Amino acid sequence: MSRTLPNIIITGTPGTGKTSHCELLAERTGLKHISVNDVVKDRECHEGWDDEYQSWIVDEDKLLDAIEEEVKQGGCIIDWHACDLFPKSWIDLVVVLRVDTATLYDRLTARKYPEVKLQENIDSEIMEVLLQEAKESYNEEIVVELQSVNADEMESNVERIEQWFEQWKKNNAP
Ligand SMILES: Nc1ncnc2c1ncn2[C@@H]1O[C@H](COP(=O)(O)OP(=O)(O)OP(=O)(O)O)[C@@H](O)[C@H]1O
Repeated sequence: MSRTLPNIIITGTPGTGKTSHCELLAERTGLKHISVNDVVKDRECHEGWDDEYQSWIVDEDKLLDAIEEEVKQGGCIIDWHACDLFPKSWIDLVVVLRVDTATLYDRLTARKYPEVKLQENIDSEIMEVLLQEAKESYNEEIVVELQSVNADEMESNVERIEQWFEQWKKNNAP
């Protein structure tokens, strides 16, 4: 693989802090934040709108086609609540953000999530669905689970990823 910059996935149940982490990390490293939500919407990688869930029904093939060229060049942070669709060869680090149930409940309630979506996401966090998906889809040594309950944790998570990024660049210098 000839990337000179790595690709990172930041994943986790909705509300765990993916976007907040990605924005801070992008600002500090210059890596490009790819918000899959925005790609799905702006480049119409979907099969319509799901009223019950209040979200787009994602067309994964279209989504992969839309980001492939950019991601293959390296230097991207992918922000999405799923990770198993991205080819293993694209990805160098998978960060799975985690929060406790009470915190997640408060964050999703503040966003006025529909009841069915709220409950499903809380169940998903309790069952560690995203963590399992990440471990099953990538080599376990590139999967990192990080807590994201407060600002201090976010700060130390971002610092840790920055350190990993610097080391990756040294290890992969031409
Ligand atoms: N570590 C943290 N400490 C305090 N607040 C946080 C933290 N992470 C996220 N939040 C807050 O939680 C809310 C959800 O965060 P964010 O939008 O980053 O989550 P997300 O995982 O990207 O959600 P979605 O998948 O729905 O886009 C925001 O109000 C954000 O400010």
